[in-house]
Amino acid sequence: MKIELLEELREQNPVIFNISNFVTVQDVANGINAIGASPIMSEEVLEAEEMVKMAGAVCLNFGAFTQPQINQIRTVGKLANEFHKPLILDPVAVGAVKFRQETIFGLLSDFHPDIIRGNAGEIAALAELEWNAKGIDAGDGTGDLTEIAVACARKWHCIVMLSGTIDYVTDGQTVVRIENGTPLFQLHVGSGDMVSSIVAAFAAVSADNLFEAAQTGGLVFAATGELVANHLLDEDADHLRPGTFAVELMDMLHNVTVADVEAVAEFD
Ligand SMILES: Nc1ncnc2c1ncn2[C@@H]1O[C@H](COP(=O)(O)OP(=O)(O)OP(=O)(O)O)[C@@H](O)[C@H]1O
Ligand SMILES: Cc1ncsc1CCO
Ligand SMILES: [Mg+2]
Repeated sequence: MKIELLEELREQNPVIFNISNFVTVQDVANGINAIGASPIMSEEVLEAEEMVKMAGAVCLNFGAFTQPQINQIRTVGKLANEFHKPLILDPVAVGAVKFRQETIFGLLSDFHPDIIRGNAGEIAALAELEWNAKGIDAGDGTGDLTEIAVACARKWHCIVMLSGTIDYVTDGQTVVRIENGTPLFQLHVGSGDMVSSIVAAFAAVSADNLFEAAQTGGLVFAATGELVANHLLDEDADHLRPGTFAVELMDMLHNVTVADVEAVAEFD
């Protein structure tokens, strides 16, 4: 794990091109900005090539796409591959909605993601393993999460980050488990979208080692949330404050240091 990538990211300030969703677009843009990269969003296929060329990495989020947008998403994915820009995929609710499943499986034959980041329900669906996904949430199942993450990575020949209480990051061979985080993340819709785009920001400054980028991005985000939660629970242990958490998460993404992350990091 190379936590110093955080300093590299802030020094380079890479442009991260996102196809985002209308629910969480502002959190995603501000999260990327706060940590030290530079977000740009677009829904227009005619500017796709310019966007991809200027970007250090591309993040495709499937939170709320429409039929006309599929062509743009396909074009962006293919361009990212063509120009060798790290491509991160967030397959929101792919396990819960048939239309998404059909669309995303179709798109995966047109371009190749370098990193897929999703919750258990989403990663199990892409691995074609049994799981009861629930809307945008992970849902429940009895499968082994390590095996599900590894199966997905092997099926799509990419790095997978299966997020949740523990994040499982794998290249299909090695599995790194990140134990940081806080249940408060689940009270803020868009935590998943944010971590996917922040992993993209780390990928932009670690293009030669995307496995490391996914691990570090996952750890920095989870540890930052944990630091905020510790501070909020110190103030008032009896009340969870998701609104305050979201605001302070943004502040902490901007101010967190390598040493802060190292002090709480728990992974193996
Ligand atoms: N119970 C938990 N304890 C600790 N950390 C958690 C917990 N649940 C989620 N996280 C963290 O929250 C972040 C988002 O992961 P999550 O699995 O909730 O994504 P998601 O389901 O796609 O979210 P969203 O609904 O926002 O799209 C990750 O950094 C993950 O480590
Ligand atoms: C709530 C919701 N619906 C579609 S996308 C989204 C945000 C989580 O990705
Ligand atoms: Mg999600």
